[in-house]
Amino acid sequence: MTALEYRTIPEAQLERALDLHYLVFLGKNCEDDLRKLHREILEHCDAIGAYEGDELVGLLAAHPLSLSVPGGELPCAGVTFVSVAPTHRRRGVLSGMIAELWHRCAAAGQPLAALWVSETGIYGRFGFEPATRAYTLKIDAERPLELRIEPDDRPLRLVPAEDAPAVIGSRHAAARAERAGRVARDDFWWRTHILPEADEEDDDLSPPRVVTIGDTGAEPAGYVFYRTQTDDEGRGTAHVYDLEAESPAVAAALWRYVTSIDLVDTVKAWGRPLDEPLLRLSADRDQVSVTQEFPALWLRVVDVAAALEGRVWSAPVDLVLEVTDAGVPANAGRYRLVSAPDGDGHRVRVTRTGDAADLTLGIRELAAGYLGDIGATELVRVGLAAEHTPGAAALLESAARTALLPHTSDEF
Ligand SMILES: CC(=O)SCCNC(=O)CCNC(=O)[C@H](O)C(C)(C)COP(=O)(O)OP(=O)(O)OC[C@H]1O[C@@H](n2cnc3c(N)ncnc32)[C@H](O)[C@@H]1OP(=O)(O)O
Repeated sequence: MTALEYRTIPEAQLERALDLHYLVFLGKNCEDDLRKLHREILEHCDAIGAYEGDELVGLLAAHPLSLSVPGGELPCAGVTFVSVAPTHRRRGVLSGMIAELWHRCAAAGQPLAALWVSETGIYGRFGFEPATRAYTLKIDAERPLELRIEPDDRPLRLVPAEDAPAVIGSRHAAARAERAGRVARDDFWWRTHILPEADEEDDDLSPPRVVTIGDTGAEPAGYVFYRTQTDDEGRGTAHVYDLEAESPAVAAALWRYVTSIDLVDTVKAWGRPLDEPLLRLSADRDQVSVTQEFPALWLRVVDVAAALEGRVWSAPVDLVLEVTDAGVPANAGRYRLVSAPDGDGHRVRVTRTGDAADLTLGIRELAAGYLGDIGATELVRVGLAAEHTPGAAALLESAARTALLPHTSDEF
């Protein structure tokens, strides 16, 4: 077998890369708007190709993302389009592309990588672990939504999708600053990932509908983005993908709106945070049910020291953390974290140390807790981390905690 080489796919070969992607994902070779959209997305990515001679046998693309982390944001490689030719499976092509990605992350100063999985069994071995989780909600909209608080009564306004980024971008940015795990959305991202005319997975869905709430001429106090669908019997469903509000009353008004649309019997809200306020605000819990909990964003800490120093911590911390990492051996070792107050929180200075560790955990477990989702005491309790100094896990957990749970709904 000819040795594999990993190199950037030149622009002239991006159509070949798309053909490989459609082959692998068992699709027809789209020749339409969807192919154009995929091509545009690929052009914005760093596209790594695995070549056997001149033959392209593997593709891995990475978006240059900015991901919100507690108290700030960090550069993050958003991995997508992962495809290996069916003739070259299980020969280490993906492993080779991932190793190439780690080199590129180091060169580009990206301490984090993230992805959404196609199958949950693939990416743990490369150090990825779910760092945000989400709910799918189902709301019975055949009757008025019963709420425990009074909804905000400011006017609602339908916004054309093409105008939406300019109108709701600032509200999204404010919401993003409150929760870790969220991707910065520029015009390209809004158009290609959030509000494309057609839904890639379901032809039956309407174009995106965006509704804002707030005083005329003022920045919106909230928005909801949804698509609708009618079944053969004429029953309508509204699928909510994004709803952000500056207050519970605004959220209540938007949920009330979307459940009151004529001909809509059911509202399905995908990818809601686990601390979704509606679950507390609804007066009849039979009307709003959680139908699914799923791992959303899978995170990989590519540079441990930069990631630990790049977020804000909620409590003082001074301990030695031992991290194991077979995939990026440069990460493995002991780190002393010493915090100093910074604004409302604390920043840590991280140095390598030979001192005994207070806590040992793997790179996957670091990803699971990094954005504030899983606490270190749970990792110790289930045997995925080892506490050497009593109280070390509780200390790390209280420092890593965030006011709101991390949340991601930007699928890429
Ligand atoms: C972020 C995204 O883009 S998600 C999309 C992922 N892509 C797909 O699902 C498309 C269809 N599948 C493929 O293209 C390929 O089979 C891939 C990309 C999943 C794997 O590529 P390969 O080149 O075969 O992987 P590679 O040979 O490097 O395998 C590395 C390890 O992962 C394991 N592995 C590979 N695929 C899978 C899988 N689907 N489930 C579980 N383990 C897997 C291999 O057994 C191997 O394990 P080992 O190191 O213990 O021997």
